[in-house]
Amino acid sequence: MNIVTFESTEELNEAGAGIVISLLQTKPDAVLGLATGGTPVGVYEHLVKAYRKGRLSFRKATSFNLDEYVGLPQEHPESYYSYMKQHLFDHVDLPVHQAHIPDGNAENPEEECRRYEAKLAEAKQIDLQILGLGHNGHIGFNEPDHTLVSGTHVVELKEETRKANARFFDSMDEVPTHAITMGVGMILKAKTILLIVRGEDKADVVHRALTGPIRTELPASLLQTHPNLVVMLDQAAAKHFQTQQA
Ligand SMILES: O=P(O)(O)OC[C@H]1O[C@](O)(CO)[C@@H](O)[C@@H]1O
Repeated sequence: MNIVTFESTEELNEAGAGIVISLLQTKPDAVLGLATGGTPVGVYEHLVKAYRKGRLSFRKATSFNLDEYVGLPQEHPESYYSYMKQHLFDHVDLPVHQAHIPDGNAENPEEECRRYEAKLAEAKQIDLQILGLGHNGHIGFNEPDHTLVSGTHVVELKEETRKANARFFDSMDEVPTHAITMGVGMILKAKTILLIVRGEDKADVVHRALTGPIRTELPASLLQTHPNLVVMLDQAAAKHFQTQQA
């Protein structure tokens, strides 16, 4: 595990984007695992800037998003479909049919999970999985539980996750109760995982996840088993670590 701390969010975002840029420069047809939420927004901003400068192309790449809310219309500004268009897809040359997001409005969500899983199986392995971290230790929407699911599945969101994400909605009632998420199996199968964590409010959970016991009640702790995990923290999130400074 390689943990790096950054003095500023700007440097962290630039370094995060740098990993994607290097990958696409050396492997233009790479498979990217993409995350949403507040954490990776700045990384996507840097990627768009780099794309505009001609430093990278997504033309041959494929992407898979980690998750999507169930029942939130695609055109809702807080759907992860809208998020990805707003922050990345509308600004780069990734062909639409090469960008995959679970369909949270599928008539049969269970069937949609199987369809998504089949698409992931076709791609075989994600080259670089970008991950944020939930306050309760979730990765994707794999919530703390007695057991975790390996494949893509429908999950009931924990109250604390809905509360945390309510900041993006007008009211708590609008926050969906369920989501479709990639399972921990595919996440852990990625060649490289880039975990990005910012803010003092996540200092404790990221420290427990990466140094404490591996428990399904703290899904991010499973990342300790990954052979190629890069962790990027800002100083606030790194509070409990003694880390290598970027
Ligand atoms: O980056 P945020 O907004 O704190 O969210 C944490 C994580 O929870 C999710 O919203 C759920 O997948 C992720 O997108 C994100 O990585």
